[in-house]
Amino acid sequence: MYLYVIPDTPVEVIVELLTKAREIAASSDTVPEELKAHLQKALDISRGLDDYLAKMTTQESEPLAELYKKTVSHDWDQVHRDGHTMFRLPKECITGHVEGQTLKMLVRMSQAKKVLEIGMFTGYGALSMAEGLPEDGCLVACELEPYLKDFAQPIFDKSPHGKKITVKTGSAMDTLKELAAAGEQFDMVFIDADKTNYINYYKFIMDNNLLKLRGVICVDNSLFKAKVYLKDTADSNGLALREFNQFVSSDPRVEQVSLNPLHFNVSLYMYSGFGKITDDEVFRGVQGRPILDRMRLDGKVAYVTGAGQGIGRAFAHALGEAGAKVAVVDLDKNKAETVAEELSLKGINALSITADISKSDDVQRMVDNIVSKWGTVHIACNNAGINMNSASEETSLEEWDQTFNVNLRGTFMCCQAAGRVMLKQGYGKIINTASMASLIVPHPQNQLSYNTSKAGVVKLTQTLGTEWIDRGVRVNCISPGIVDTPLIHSESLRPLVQRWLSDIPAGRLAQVTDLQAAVVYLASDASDYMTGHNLVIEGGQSLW
Ligand SMILES: C[S@@+](CC[C@H](N)C(=O)[O-])C[C@H]1O[C@@H](n2cnc3c(N)ncnc32)[C@H](O)[C@@H]1O
Repeated sequence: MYLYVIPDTPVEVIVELLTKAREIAASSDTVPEELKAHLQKALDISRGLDDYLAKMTTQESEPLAELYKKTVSHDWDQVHRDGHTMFRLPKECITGHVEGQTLKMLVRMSQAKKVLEIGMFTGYGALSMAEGLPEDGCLVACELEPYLKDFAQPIFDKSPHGKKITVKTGSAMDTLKELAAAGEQFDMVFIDADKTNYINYYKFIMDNNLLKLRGVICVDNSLFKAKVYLKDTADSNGLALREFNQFVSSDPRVEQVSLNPLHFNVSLYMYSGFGKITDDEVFRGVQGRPILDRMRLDGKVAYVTGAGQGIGRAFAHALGEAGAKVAVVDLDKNKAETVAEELSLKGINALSITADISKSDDVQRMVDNIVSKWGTVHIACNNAGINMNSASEETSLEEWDQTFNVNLRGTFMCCQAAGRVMLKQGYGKIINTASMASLIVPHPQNQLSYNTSKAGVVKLTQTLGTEWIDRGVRVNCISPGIVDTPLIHSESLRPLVQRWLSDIPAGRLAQVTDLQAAVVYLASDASDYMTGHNLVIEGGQSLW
């Protein structure tokens, strides 16, 4: 059964006209049966549309259903006669099911956090949009009539989303001025109040930066019974909306779409900022990606050697948190597996590999494993290293060789094995862990082999960084200062901590977390112009 509604949308007007035409045709003997059948078909099609859309749309929540029922069963004429509302408000004012769910989905899709509604009535649209907002989202609803705020509030209070809504009663324009003065900005604005003021609301919002860049304005009933395009339109609302649509469609600041046919007609305008700004990559972000997005590593394959503990573990977590798949490589099988499990628990795609990077076979197996599992390597984090202390005159060749085999020869072998894959694909990021010891001679401990090997890592990085950059492979290194890892808590080193602290302007040792952003930056596209660089993170120690 088709329920009569006051025709508002073009489809509803068509239904009304076709119904009349069919009645006239039915009572006439001269109208051909074929014309009557066509009229009936056209009526079925237009009349069935709104019902069908409603059936195909997600059901409303309990509080929305209650609000709808309470609104349509209320005697609004009496409310007006009693002087509670300035104007006679027809119950058809309400947005209703399909429009409400559409608004809710628009809020979700645009990831809006702050929404402004102009014209709340009994709050159906407000509560629908609030349901689409995140927990910390908020919606400001402007409504002329305090009576309507009191009407809606008890149902807002029943909904878990009602607390996101703040109702401002009084003239919407006054509220807009108040919001602009407070520097408020919204991700989405829904205009659904007095039609003759649409243009004023729109202009005020756009001229006073109430809408965020890429924010969306939705306008209800922008086709107004088709009067915006019918030539014989004489009523003030139709003419006002025609002028409004004309103005917005030629406003270069926004991109616009009209959603029609729908039970309601909504137009959407996205603020593109055109005309006001220098529309370049600084403004828009490189390839439209703002800076933090450009540091994301989604879809990238990374490995970290020495990732079973300390700096390597922190690097593995950081790369994974930024979106990369991470192979956790360590000499110690248990440690590699434990860190890989940690990553998996955080939802990071991880793999553990046991390898001694001072052995060429192990290095090649490590890279082959990763390529066979994930298809390639984009980010190679060559971090494994060892440090032994001895007075130089007593340093054995074994100590020297062992240190160099891991720190320099091992790093070179990793760079070469990963580099071959990267050069082939024309893209790669290699990040070696060097040390502040490449710049200064840390003291009082004696660590000739370590210092020299790490200076070698810097030169290796510089050389590869310049040799491979034109084939898409960037090689950089990070030089940490003294990092608070299990290594320095050994019996022999612990007494030196106080001495070191007096050499560090920052007044503390580095934490592994101090290094995490650097590895993500060097692994990301944001650092593409950086190569052969030694990024020193030592709390200022090398400057004293
Ligand atoms: C079409 S109804 C809004 C329907 C509502 N968005 C919903 O979701 O059901 C229009 C509302 O705008 C309010 N209104 C009209 N003129 C206004 C003004 N100048 N300032 C604030 N509200 C106004 C009316 O009181 C009415 O409640």
